[in-house]
Amino acid sequence: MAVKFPEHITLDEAWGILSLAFEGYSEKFKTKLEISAALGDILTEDISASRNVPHYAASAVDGYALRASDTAGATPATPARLPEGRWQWMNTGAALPDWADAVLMVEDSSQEEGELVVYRSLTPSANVRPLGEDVMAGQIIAREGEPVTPARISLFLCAGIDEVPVKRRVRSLFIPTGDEIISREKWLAQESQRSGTVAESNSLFIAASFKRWGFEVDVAPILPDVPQILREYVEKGTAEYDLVLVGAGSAKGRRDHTIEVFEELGEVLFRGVRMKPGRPAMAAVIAGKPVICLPGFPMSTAVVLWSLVYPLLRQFAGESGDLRQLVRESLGVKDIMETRLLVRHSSSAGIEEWLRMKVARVGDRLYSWALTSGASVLWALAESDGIAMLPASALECERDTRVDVWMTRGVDLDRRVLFQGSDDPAIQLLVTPIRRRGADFASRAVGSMGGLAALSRGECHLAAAHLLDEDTGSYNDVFIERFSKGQKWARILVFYRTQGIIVQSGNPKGINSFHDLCAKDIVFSNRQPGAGTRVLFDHLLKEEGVAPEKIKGYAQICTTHMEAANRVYTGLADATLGIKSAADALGLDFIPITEEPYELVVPEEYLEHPGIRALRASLEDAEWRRKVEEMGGYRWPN
Ligand SMILES: Nc1nc2c(c(=O)[nH]1)N[C@H]1C(S)=C(S)[C@@H](COP(=O)(O)OP(=O)(O)OC[C@H]3O[C@@H](n4cnc5c(N)ncnc54)[C@H](O)[C@@H]3O)O[C@H]1N2
Ligand code: MOO
Repeated sequence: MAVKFPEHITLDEAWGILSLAFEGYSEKFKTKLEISAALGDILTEDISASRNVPHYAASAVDGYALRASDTAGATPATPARLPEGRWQWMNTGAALPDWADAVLMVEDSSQEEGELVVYRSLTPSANVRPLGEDVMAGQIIAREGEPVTPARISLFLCAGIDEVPVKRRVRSLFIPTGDEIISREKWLAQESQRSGTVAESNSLFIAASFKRWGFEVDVAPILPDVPQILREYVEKGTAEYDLVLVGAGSAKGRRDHTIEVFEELGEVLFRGVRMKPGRPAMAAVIAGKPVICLPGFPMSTAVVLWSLVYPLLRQFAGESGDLRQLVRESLGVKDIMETRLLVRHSSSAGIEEWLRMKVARVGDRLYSWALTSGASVLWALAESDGIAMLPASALECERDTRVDVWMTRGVDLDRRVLFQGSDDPAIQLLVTPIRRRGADFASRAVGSMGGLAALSRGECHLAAAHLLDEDTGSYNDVFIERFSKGQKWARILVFYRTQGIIVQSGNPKGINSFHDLCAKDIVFSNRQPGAGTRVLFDHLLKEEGVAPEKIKGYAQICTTHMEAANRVYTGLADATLGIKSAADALGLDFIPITEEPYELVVPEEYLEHPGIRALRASLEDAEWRRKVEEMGGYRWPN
């Protein structure tokens, strides 16, 4: 079968095809606009004034037109006296009479018996705005490539210009599609809480991105997955707009019709780009206009927007440049940081991968790590410090692999502490008080054991642990001794917290002990090995003589208290072991089991780090303490 269009090409190939198809398209945007309507547009020619501004010699003050020579030697003590006929009253802006060459400010004069008494001597042209002082006729007052600004609009009028040649704004349309997609209003009114509905959030991202780039985009109504309707909108869109973006319908689902509509109405340029997210991106020429399909997931939409849509908009503006440079521009990249991966990352062979990164410096090592990589995860994009593009050749990126992070926000690395260890909602609440004290806090929930191990490898500034030693019944001592290998680590006991069994509200399955977890109809949600809560759970099971293999869901692992509690909340599990605050946050029932100390561990060398100092001060913060007390399940040490 003959290949109709290129498929699964690289991003550079896709951009090559797209930019070639619309080469010279920028000419279409050249037009003449009335000066106010052209605000923000780019001038396509130099503009010359057609008049002098002012077009006559004008008084710059309220006072008297006169000849400067008549004021020679005048001072308050020795004023000059001018008879009538040698001076004339002037308002500011009035035209100077031919015979006069200066204007005396009214404050520097008085009148006595028809004479003007002059207390100041003037030089010729004093207080006079000469002809063309502002702008001379024929002078270039704005140049090709410059934007039309408020100052230029008023200048143009004064200089006698009513219309200017500009590149008019690109008219773009985004068409969201999908039977499951619901409008902002319906979403917020919770009209539809049925599972399977998704808020139409992509148009907000697209419109905000366009605005940030200085462009505009119209948004069509949400279309159902009906090819006939999409066809109508694409036809209308390409008739009225310069660029049409179609949301979703790019993959292989039964309701994905975008490709057939593109094929019917025009010429498909490519389908599928070897990158992730954004893989099913495609583009077509329909009625001579570019039509780009943005795969539906938010991050997939974002990636295609940055890597194909923005560069195309720049090309429309008559600009060109290296694709990666344009992508960085679209992201608003401020800086590129050479970092080392803190955690290994498995990438797909032959596919360029976009990662949302966090960065931190520990000692002299600049680390970065990828946040959740799912294409549907918006939080990771909002939370990230920057973007890394792993090349297609990257496969298993081990810890310490060099990765360039394109920083999309400024981060003061000297004041950011990196926390790794046991997760706790109260610790997450410390970020704001720490920031109010001028420092910053980045965290990774890796469990108590993971945190101490990271600390011993020099991969964080502080860890948190609540690790029970089964032999001695003591917390943390043995583990800190083992991991610190003789380094001096300070310990800060933050609070005691209550651990217990978290069950659904009203405890419908009557769970009251660990033995109850073995019942057939009970699904448990566990924590990862190395988490303090997991160590505690395994210890308690042993103590109670409950075999782990009897518990359904024992192998189902969550990495935070909130994640585990959320599985109970949504009914995916009936119980988990966790802290009271997690149960309270979701209105779940809680059966208290034991109380444990929660300690922060900081190598002494970091005690004076600005971030650690802010953290220690924040532990005394009254507002934070009140919030922790409100959460419940915490007790302050005496
Ligand atoms: N069998 C295959 N399935 C999928 C493939 C594939 O190659 N073979 N590719 C996957 C990839 S990768 C992506 S990306 C998605 C692309 O999906 P579509 O472009 O077809 O979009 P939908 O399936 O309609 O939606 C995906 C997802 O995004 C949500 N969405 C859609 N529009 C919006 C919007 N305006 N605002 C917010 N969210 C939106 C939608 O509800 C879905 O959750 O396909 C994979 N599948
Ligand atoms: O390639 Mo898709 O855009 O990962 O989710």
